[in-house]
Amino acid sequence: MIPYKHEPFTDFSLEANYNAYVDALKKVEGYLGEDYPLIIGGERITTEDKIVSYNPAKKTEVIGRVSKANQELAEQAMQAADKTFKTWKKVDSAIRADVLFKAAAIIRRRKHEFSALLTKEAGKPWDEADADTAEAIDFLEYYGRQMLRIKNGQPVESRPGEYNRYNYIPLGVGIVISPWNFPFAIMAGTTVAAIVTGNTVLLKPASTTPVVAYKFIEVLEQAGLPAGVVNYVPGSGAEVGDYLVDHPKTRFISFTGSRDIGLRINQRAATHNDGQIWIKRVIAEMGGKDTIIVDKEADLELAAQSIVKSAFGFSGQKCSACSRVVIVEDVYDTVVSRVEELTKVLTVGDPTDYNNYMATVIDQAAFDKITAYIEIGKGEGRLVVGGTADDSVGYFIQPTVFADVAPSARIMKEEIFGPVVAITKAKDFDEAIDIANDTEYGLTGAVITTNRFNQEKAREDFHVGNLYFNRGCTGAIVGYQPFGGFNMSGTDSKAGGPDYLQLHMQAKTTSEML
Ligand SMILES: NC(=O)c1ccc[n+]([C@@H]2O[C@H](COP(=O)([O-])OP(=O)(O)OC[C@H]3O[C@@H](n4cnc5c(N)ncnc54)[C@H](O)[C@@H]3O)[C@@H](O)[C@H]2O)c1
Ligand SMILES: N[C@@H](CCC=O)C(=O)O
Repeated sequence: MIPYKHEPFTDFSLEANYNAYVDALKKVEGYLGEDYPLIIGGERITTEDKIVSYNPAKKTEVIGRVSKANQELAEQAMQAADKTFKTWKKVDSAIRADVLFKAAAIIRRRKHEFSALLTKEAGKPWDEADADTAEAIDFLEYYGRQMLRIKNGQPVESRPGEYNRYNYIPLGVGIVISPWNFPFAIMAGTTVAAIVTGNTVLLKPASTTPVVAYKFIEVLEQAGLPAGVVNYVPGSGAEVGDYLVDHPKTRFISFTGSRDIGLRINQRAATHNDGQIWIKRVIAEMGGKDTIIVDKEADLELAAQSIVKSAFGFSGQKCSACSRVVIVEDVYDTVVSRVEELTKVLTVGDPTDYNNYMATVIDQAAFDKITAYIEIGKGEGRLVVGGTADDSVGYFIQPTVFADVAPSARIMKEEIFGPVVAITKAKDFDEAIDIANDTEYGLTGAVITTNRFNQEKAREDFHVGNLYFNRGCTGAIVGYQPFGGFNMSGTDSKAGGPDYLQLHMQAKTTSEML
């Protein structure tokens, strides 16, 4: 087994890579508009009722028409997953890990095709789509290896005449509920963490990006995953989501998405229902309001570059995105004006064109919400750049910067989840930390400083799950920067980290007298 190393990103300045992506886009365009069934116990089930997935950059273009589960089908999927658990939990964990390694190899061979599908279905520019696919591969390679590492449990002490063991066993049926913003990496990572540990899964992908999830299940099948281990049940959150969260046979829920839905799931999962013999476990990774702090002793060009990249990569639709900036007053004007220059030259347009840095937001609801926040921002700060939007063809919003915003303003406090960043001034570094911490979230943060004392202060006092120094606050790599946040950002599960798989297992102690 070669040691884990993260999947390299593609250099599209090389002609061969560029051409390969163009070909992949053509391939994906060749299968747009197809129908996709549910997969329950390995059986393909087609329903009349469909979720239609559209291209957010060309809103009349249909990516796929996906069968939609109702409660009856969700129940059927639960029965299939429950039955399959009895056999899957007994499969050697090394064999389960092999399925992940094989799936990674298949995806690596079809890497640009998957990324091109993300470009079309989620509106991801090439580099962002490539990073999403690379992260999906990383999760497969990393969790496969992690399972091999923990498959025999952990060492414990034994007294003379005694043989003690400490092993991990699976939990049962898990409900995996994934978001649209990392429709491949997070969907795949949360699914395979659950199955490599011996559980079976009902996967409910986000309704805006169900096609990439279907393609992933096909890969798992090709990699040898038995029928019924992962059941593909796209459906309405309110109908199917609530039903499955409430179900007495649900053993755990692995959710990634917004704060409000995460809290709803947590609350419902805590309720004991008839026939339920366990306390459901909830992994909930939720929103963020992530801050970059710029100290007065800092590389100011690096600061401006980091802010712009973290705020506008994938149109700011990352839980890790920089949506607030706190700059120490001595360097405030210099950094704001450089952020303005860098933002003004960003290109916005169809993501199939490699020259566009930014594309759309995901759908009409997101467009309406973000543009409403831009209007709020106009009353709360000074509009430096952007502020306009156009949804005639796709959901395009210009990268938008507000300066001179009060720390208490709504655009400094609430998750906007779009290409909007609010900047405020602090009198010194201590105040900058206080402002950064003054949010209910605690996901990512970055500090740009050359002052070692201040860096160490932030390491201790800046209360976020992922803290970065002298770089942006997005782009955690599986196995390198385990990812998850504090407070209302969730349960700090640290996806892509050494403790993640254990969240899907329970430890069993056995003690034998010799
Ligand atoms: N912390 C992280 O690791 C992380 C990663 C990615 C995204 N996010 C967050 O996700 C949000 C964006 O994603 P989104 O818009 O898809 O979030 P969302 O909460 O609207 O939806 C997430 C998933 O929950 C489902 N859902 C909706 N209602 C449900 C219900 N009642 N029961 C069960 N499931 C239900 C949705 O269909 C979707 O599959 C942002 O807040 C972002 O910060 C967090
Ligand atoms: N893990 C990603 C963010 C995932 C949430 O949207 C990052 O580190 O940027």
